[in-house]
Amino acid sequence: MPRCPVEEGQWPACCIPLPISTASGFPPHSSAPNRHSAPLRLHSSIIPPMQVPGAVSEKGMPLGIDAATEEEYASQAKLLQEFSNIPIIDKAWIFKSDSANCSRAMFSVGQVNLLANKKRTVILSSHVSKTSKQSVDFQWTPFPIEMTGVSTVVPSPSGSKLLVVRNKENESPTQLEICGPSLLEKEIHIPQSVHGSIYNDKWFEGISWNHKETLIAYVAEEPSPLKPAFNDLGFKKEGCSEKDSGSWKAQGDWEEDWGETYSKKRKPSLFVVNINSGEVQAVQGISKSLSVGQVVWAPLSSHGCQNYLVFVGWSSENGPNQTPRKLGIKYCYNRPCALYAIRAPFQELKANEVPINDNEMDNFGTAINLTRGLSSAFFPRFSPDGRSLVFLSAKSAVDSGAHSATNSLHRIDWPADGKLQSSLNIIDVVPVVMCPEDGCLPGLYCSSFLSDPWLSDGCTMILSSVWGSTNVILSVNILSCEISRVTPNDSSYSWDVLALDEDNILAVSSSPIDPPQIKYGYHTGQMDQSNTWNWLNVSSPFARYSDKVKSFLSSLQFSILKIPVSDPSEILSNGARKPYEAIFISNKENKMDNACNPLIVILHGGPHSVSLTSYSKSSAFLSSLGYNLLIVNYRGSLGFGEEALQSLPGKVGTQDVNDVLAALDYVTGKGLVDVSKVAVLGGSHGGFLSTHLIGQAPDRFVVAAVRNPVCNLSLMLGTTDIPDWCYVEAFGSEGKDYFSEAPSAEYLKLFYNKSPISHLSKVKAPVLFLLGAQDLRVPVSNGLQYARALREKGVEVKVIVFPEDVHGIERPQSDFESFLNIGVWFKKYCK
Ligand SMILES: CC(=O)N[C@@H](C)C(=O)N[C@@H](C)C(=O)O
Repeated sequence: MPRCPVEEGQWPACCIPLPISTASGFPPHSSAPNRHSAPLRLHSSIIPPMQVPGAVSEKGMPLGIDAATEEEYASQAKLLQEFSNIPIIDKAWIFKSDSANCSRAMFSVGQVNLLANKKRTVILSSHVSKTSKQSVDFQWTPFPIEMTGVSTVVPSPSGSKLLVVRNKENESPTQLEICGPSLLEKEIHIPQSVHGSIYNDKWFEGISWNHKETLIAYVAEEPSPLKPAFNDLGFKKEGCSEKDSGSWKAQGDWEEDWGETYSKKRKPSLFVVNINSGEVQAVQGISKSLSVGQVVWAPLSSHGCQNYLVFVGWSSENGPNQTPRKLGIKYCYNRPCALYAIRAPFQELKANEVPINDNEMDNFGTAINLTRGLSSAFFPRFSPDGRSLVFLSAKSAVDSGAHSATNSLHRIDWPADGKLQSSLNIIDVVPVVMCPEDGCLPGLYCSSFLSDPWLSDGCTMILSSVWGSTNVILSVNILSCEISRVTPNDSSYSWDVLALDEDNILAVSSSPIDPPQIKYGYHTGQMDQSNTWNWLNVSSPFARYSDKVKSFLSSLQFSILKIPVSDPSEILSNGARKPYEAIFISNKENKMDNACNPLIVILHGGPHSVSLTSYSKSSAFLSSLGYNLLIVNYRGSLGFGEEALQSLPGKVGTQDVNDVLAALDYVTGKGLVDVSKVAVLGGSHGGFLSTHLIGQAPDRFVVAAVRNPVCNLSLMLGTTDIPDWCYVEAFGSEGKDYFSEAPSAEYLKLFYNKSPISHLSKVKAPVLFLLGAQDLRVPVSNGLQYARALREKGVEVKVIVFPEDVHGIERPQSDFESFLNIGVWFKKYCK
């Protein structure tokens, strides 16, 4: 029997093929894999998908599947590789130049390296000349620079210095490099006894240069605690943190972490490095129960002496909206958090200087909570004049318990004298939108802010936000609270702001059928006039895609469909009765016989997330295989106002299932579907929906593929990092109050009844399972239990477990193997 290929350059996933149409158990030597399991073996009837054509088994027999299937794998793998090669722009920075109308741009571009199973980042630079008001010229440097071993780069505010962070493995010191215009100026090595890796996770992450560019504040893992240690003489009193041949380290107490993707991370803590001396100090005065992130420097006070840091703190203490444990934070904006200010290290208090808070002398030196009364505050940004502190809030998510919801934007007028109090007035700039008027802002849904989001008037912020099924760029005047759409009203593409070039915008735009294109936007009228931005295409430095990909994509079309709610009952809020959306991708050419392509219904997870019209490698790949795609943003998705979003918790497994079926009816009614060839694909909550659909509507789907699906809430409850999610989605907002780590048998039954597993007996469709063995969100047991139960009743099942993958299954080879198998699985049952 062949072994799972695990050598370099091969594919590490373990396939656990479940014999087709058989009631027998797993092959005796295959087991639910985890990282401790012995190498898994493959059942002889199913061949590892990644076997290169021509490879042979231990017995000298061709390792394959039948020749036709092998051919299918080979041709789809080739196509998927073409799609995987398309580079993706990750970030960009613009630097002022000495010459007028010129600037310099630096782009961080990501590309997968399948063979090395790594994401590769390169830096590309460009000279930008605004040749006239209507044209811009980007002169690219001839070659990209690969950022091997670099975790992140952060330019200083003036653009004259660049911080390069290298987090090292194996307990080695973290390395900071400070680069000047043409050379490395300083290298600082920070041992693990000071702190661990610097966070670069896009959430706790925060790296901020001070105004003088002499200090950098940042978030890093706190140092490892001393562990109890033993030696020949017994207990070693001083403990042990380093390797010591004469003693051994015990485990010590287990500490709660922030769950999915954070299981190996120590608490995020705040540090400041002096780049001249190389000295690093931990910021004192922050409660041990706070995890910190997103630090920025506050403006200097009017007398120019005190320097404060403003940061976000997430408490792990019991409190309002809070359990006495840390719950998973990835994708969960409902964790309470607040903005805090603390005096920065490396400064002496001068004789005439007043402490941080006149009224709270005792508190001098401890962090002040600036946003008491608001359950959530994050992404702090100071306006250029230092008078306003602007931040986003996910209070709707925290207060309702939904893991993500409509955001609001707020402002605090920052005291010019630097005298801070925790009772600062919080002004609403953009409130939560409950039920948007047609064509109007549906509310804010932002996943990041630029580090410098300001236009030259100093009060207009540029940001990206979800608007229905698209991502748009908005301008927000934080003083007048006016908000306008910067990207074209009639564009169904998705846009993201990359950087500002004074009052011009560097952005990226894409669609399901158009890979990302760099855009340069300039304003044509007064700032207060909406929709007066013009957009220029920027020449791309890299071949955007091969001729093959180009020709596939140019044969496709897409549209955003408005799907009417099928049961607009009076008891629903107004927002929940409004149409929701689906993205439909199809071939431009009608087939000769007017037959439709097979259809894949694609369902996002969350459930409070959204499928956007931005380019997606996997959707483009599936479309190019000859499928139409129906990507449904069922009610509960982000981007449609708070009432529509909040209509779902308490009704998962019914309202969302009906929305998907209604969307399918809608396209079927328009003659766009061959009803005998419908597949369904979803991950996580999208997998919950997919497995519900094949159980509740077994005649409508001929095949399914699911990635880390939620199949049994009563099993998930005791194993996931977000048991609160199960309560809120199953029972609505009040589910928060029923939350318990020890659910009663009665609750377990209710959870079971709301789960796909309760409809299992009706399932007919063959199901492909793609599972991450390290997933803490929807642990592998959920998918495996359901797969085994299906197999028990004779339904065709195939399971691939990725031993090193977490919930996202994003490691390049795992992602590749997942989508290749989805392509081949669907082809087998749906062509
Ligand atoms: C909040 C959350 O993680 N929910 C999961 C059940 C889920 O659906 N996750 C989404 C974000 C996903 O797409 O993985």
